[in-house]
Amino acid sequence: MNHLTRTWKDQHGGDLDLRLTDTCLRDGSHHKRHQFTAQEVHDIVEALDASGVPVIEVTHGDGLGGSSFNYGFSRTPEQELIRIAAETAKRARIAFLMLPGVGTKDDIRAAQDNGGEICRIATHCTEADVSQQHFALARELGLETVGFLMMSHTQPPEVLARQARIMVDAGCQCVYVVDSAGALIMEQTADRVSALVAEIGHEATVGFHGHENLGLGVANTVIAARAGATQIDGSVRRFGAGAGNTPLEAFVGVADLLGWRTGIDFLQIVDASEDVIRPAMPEECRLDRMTLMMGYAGVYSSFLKHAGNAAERYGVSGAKVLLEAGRRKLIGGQEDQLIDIALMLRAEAEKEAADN
Ligand SMILES: CC[C@H](O)CC(=O)C(=O)O
Ligand SMILES: [Mn+2]
Repeated sequence: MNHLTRTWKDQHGGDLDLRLTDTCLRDGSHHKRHQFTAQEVHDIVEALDASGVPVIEVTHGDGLGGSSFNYGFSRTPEQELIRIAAETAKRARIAFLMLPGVGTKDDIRAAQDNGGEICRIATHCTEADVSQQHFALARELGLETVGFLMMSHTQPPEVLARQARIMVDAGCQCVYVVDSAGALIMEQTADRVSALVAEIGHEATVGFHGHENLGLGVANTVIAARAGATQIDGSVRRFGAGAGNTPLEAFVGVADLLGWRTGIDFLQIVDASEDVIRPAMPEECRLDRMTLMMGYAGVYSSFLKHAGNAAERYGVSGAKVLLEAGRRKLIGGQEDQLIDIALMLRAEAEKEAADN
C-alpha cells in the first residue's frame, strides 16, 4: 500500500507516480549568487538527466529578467544557460521561472526559442491575477504551464485555493503550494495541498515546493504527496535559497522505500550529488542561525544573502534583521527594506549606547 491517492500516472499516463523537478539550477542560483558557468550547467544537467530526473529548472534565481542591480547580476546570461541545458538534456524537459514584473512576455518567448518547454509563473500567493496574461501567452505558444503561489504559509488553505483557481482559469496546468520561507509544518502543508486538490484537482495537477529552514523539507514533501500533490520540487544536495530546498536525492530514496515511482535512479543521483553538484556549490546549504530564523520568522528564503549583506554593512545582527522582516511580512521585491531594517537596528543600538 503506497498511501498515494493521486498519481501522475493516473493524471497523465506513463510510469511515474510523482513527477519530480530539480531546481538547483534556478533556486540554487540564489545560493550561488547567480554565478553559474556554462560548464557547470552543462555538467549538472548531464548528471541529472542521466539519473532520470524528468524536469530540470534553469533560470536566474529571481526568474527571467532577474539579473539586475536589485537581485544580483548573473555571471552567464540565463538565456544562454537555458540553451545549454536544453542542448545537453537527452530526456529531461527544461523548465524556466518568471515573476511577472521582473521578466516580460518577450523573455518567455526567448526561453522557448532556447529550448525551454515548461513555463513556471510565480506570484505572491495573494496576487495570482498578475499572472493571467503570461499563462495565456504560454499556452498560446504551446508551453506546459505551472503556477507558483509563493509564501504559501502566509495564507489559509481557502485563500490559496481561490488564487489557484485564478491561475487555472488563466491556463495554468499545475499550481504549486510554495513554502518559500520553509515555514510550513506538516499538517499545514497537507491542508493547503488538499484545498488546492479540492478546488482544481479535476482540471489541473497540484505541486509542492519546499525549503529546509526548519528541517522539514522531506517530511513536508512526503505529506504533500500523500495529500495529492503529484508534481514535486527539490534540489540535489538542497542546493537552493535559505537552508536550501527539499534534498531531491533524499526524497528519491524515501519515495523508493515507500514504493512511489519517480523514474530517478537513487544510486546515480547520490553519486551526482557528491561528484557533480557539490563541486559547483560555494558551500553546503546550512541549517544555522540565519536560515533557522528564516523558517521561524517566515522570511522569504531568497532574502538570505541580502539580509546578510545589510547586517554586515551596518554592523547589526542578521538574525534580528530577519526577525523584523518576518514581522513586517515582507514579500519578494521588497529586498530594499532589509537595508531600512538594518539602519533602524543600528540607530536603536546607537541610541542605547548614548543613553548608557
Ligand atoms: C524569487 C523567486 C523565488 O525564489 C521562487 C521560489 O523558489 C520560492 O518562492 O521558494
Ligand atoms: Mn524556492
